Amino acid sequence: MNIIQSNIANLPTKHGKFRIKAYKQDNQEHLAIMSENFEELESPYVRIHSECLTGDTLGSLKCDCQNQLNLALDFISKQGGLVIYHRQEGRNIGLLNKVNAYCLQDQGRNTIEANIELGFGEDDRDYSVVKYIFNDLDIKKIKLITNNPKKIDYVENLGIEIVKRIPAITKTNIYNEHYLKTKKDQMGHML
Ligand SMILES: Nc1nc2c(ncn2[C@@H]2O[C@H](COP(=O)(O)OP(=O)(O)OP(=O)(O)O)[C@@H](O)[C@H]2O)c(=O)[nH]1
Ligand SMILES: [Zn+2]
Repeated sequence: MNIIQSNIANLPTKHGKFRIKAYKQDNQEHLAIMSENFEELESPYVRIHSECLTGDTLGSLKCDCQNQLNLALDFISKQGGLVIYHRQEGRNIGLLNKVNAYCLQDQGRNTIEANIELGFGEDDRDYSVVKYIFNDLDIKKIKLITNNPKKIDYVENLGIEIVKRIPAITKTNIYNEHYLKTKKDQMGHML
């Protein structure tokens, strides 16, 4: 695995003050966003947030991503920890394919059916760079902020101990109700 690392820089945000470090793996550039007290923590709170440009940046109501990201940044700036901004857009099918998946969803497919119809798996994410970041930042034990049981398995399989799970549940709206129901009923999310 060929990964290039940046230096660490300060990043004041409206959620609080953080420090950031970038990791470039092939054509994907990921971020570790650390609270100021990060080095002192034995088991930091961690959110592994998968990129969702439509949600995180544009405020799309079709998913819960932007609310989850805001929740995680607020929580971690207060409690201490790390947000890994994992640039695997659309569960790693990429932005163009996600837009095609959204078009199929406009025609009635659910989030899983749309991915399958386009020739992808329901979730094509790969966590190898996450393992690299945990090693680089010397993290062995965490409190993970997630609703996704598969993410818990992936992280445990990286050799990381999860001492606690913190739910990342946010308010639903009429546009994401069906999506969240599919995540709950068919992908096992603890919603
Ligand atoms: N392919 C595809 N990707 C989507 C869709 N909606 C959201 N995503 C992507 O899904 C990823 C977020 O995954 P989620 O299932 O919301 O949550 P999670 O990361 O598995 O679990 P949590 O830790 O609980 O948030 C982001 O990369 C989004 O871009 C969709 O309908 N199709
Ligand atoms: Zn989203």
